[in-house]
Amino acid sequence: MGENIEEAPVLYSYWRSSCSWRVRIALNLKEIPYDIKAVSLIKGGGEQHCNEYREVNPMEQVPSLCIDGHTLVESLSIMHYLEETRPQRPLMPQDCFKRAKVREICEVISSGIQPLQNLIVLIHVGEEKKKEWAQHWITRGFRAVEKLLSSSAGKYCVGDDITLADCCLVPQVFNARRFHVDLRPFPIILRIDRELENHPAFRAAHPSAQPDCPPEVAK
Ligand SMILES: O=C(O)/C=C\C(=O)CC(=O)CC(=O)O
Repeated sequence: MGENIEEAPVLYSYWRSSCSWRVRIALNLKEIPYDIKAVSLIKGGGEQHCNEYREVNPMEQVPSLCIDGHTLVESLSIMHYLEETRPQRPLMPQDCFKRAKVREICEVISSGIQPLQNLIVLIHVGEEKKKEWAQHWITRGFRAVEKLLSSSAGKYCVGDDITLADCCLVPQVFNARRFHVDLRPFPIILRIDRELENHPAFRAAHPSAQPDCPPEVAK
């Protein structure tokens, strides 16, 4: 165990998994060095379903993070662990009301949007209907996010400091574009996404910068 603690954390990640991406942003913002173990969600029906990985993550999803001798799953739980154990560059406000606002936005995205457009759901919905399905649920959720941001946002989702809410928002905007969601009704979401697209921690976490990104996509 002592040896483990000295090792860099290992993130099980897939290049365009939005939930892996959230954790990559948080690790980068906190300047925590980490190694990536790529898990292909599509190769051979998905490496996340193999026996070995099921031992790591019983939900058979990414991300998982091995850190401090522990294996943690679920992106928000992982990010809160990082926040509590690595308080440098805080990603939660001090103020209790603002903290609640951050959690609200995180939950709308992580419970109310992303799971509905997740790979396993879209496989179930079927090739023919999946685009319309994803557009419907992302649009519905973004209406709520835009409304919440209209009272919470400063430069970023909650005030003028980057928080966990921003770590959740940016990957979800990428997914919205992937499914050709009309983003014009969401000017605050678009403004915050634009604000963060060139931030080094966000750039380094982007799918196109990942070791498992297919070369034709990475450019
Ligand atoms: O088509 C693929 O390459 C496979 C999986 C993903 O992108 C990730 C997701 O389905 C869910 C998500 O990130 O929200």
